Amino acid sequence: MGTFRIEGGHQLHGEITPQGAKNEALQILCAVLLSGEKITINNIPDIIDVNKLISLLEDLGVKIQKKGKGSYTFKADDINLDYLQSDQFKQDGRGLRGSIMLVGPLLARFGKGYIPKPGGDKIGRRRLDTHFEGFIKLGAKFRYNKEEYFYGVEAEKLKGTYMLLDEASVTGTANILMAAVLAEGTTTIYNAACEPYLQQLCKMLNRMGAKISGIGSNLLKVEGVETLGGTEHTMLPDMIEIGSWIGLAAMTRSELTIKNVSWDDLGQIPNAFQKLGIQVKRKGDDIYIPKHKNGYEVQNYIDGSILTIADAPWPGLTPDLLSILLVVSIQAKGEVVIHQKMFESRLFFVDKLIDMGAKIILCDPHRATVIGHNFKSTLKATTMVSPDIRAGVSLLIAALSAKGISTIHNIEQIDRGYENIDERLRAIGAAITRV
Ligand SMILES: CC(=O)N[C@H]1[C@@H](OP(=O)(O)OP(=O)(O)OC[C@H]2O[C@@H](n3ccc(=O)[nH]c3=O)[C@H](O)[C@@H]2O)O[C@H](CO)[C@@H](O)[C@@H]1O
Ligand SMILES: C=C(OP(=O)(O)O)C(=O)O
Repeated sequence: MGTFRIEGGHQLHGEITPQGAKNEALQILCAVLLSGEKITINNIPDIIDVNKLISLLEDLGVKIQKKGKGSYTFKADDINLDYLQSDQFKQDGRGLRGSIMLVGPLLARFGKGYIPKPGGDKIGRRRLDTHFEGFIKLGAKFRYNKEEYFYGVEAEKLKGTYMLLDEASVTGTANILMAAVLAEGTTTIYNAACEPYLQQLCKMLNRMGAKISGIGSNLLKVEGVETLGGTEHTMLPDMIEIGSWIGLAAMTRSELTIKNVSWDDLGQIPNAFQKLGIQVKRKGDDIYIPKHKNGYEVQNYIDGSILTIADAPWPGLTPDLLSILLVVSIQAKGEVVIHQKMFESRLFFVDKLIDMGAKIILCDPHRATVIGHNFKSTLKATTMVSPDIRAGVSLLIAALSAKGISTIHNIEQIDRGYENIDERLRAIGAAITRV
């Protein structure tokens, strides 16, 4: 179990460039299985989850060549389907959430897709019904081995159909879409997730020869094609990292420029921080956060009622930033309710923040009320364990703003989504070491 040692209280300054997007990379990498031709992918983040998926692809027989930092070519022209039944796959496949998206492409191209119950953050129930209901609608037979938690779908030929997803699942939509592109006839997916990463996947698939329309909406139409070809694709910057750096700058009262953020793909993110009174300024395609010398003040609603920050499927606010928005609220002037609607176990980390001196009431597993300190009181350093990726970074931000030396254990949780975070934070003046 790795540990960070953090000396809080230093102001940060300078520029930070976001890595390629983790959750986009997980979709895009699975899509390489849809073609036997060469696919080049750029801006792949060097993080645990993505590297695990790349090694799963390699074990499946995909030929992979590294071209440079974050750039690889993939060629899936000789896939070893026996690997899917191996004990090694049953072990390695559960190492991350994104591996679930291997199923759709495998089913579409080879007629069978298997996966052990995937891993990822333990942040509440993470069911897979939407994925498998979609495959069944396309004509696949579904099996589930309860003892081994092993899922399987098989079909000789998938057939396009209309489907209304029971929820706008992100990985579910990507998975079903990747199956539908090679199905016979037209598939309509309503209540599809439509976030920028999915839009990126759609655009990549169209470049490979797929016929997807409705991109960016929750109604996708897919005309099936026989085969797909090669392409080149570049990942967007990671919007959750961008949000993390906005929170970090505000909480440590630092002046920071976040480079090349792809503003137009950030949706509600700048607005959510602005509602807390944080100045998020657009400079070309960068975000500039000035030093908040006089703090930041929560904006109430027009009727004067207390601000609620809640998640919702895109174009709503991503649930992955609520932990960070909660931490930043600790030093705001005013009160705010953080409502995590999607996941039921993502707010329990607030007990650590309370230990550090934050004024937070956990109302129930989904809602926390934060009463801001307005920098009149500084958090105290402590020892903590990172429970999930975003809570981990939120605790890291709290530690960087606190007085004294904190330690965070189980930092593998942070490393699975943030590339080389300690070195990048040291470059902007943070006192953080990996021990
Ligand atoms: C690898 C990856 O891409 N992971 C992301 C993906 O996970 P993932 O695709 O696994 O998450 P889903 O979108 O399937 O669902 C997330 C959770 O929200 C619930 N739900 C979902 C949709 C909805 O309309 N209403 C609702 O309540 C689901 O029951 C589930 O509990 O999307 C999540 C939601 O943005 C993000 O937190 C994860 O970081
Ligand atoms: C929940 C997350 O990731 P995963 O779906 O991979 O667990 C996340 O990125 O915040």
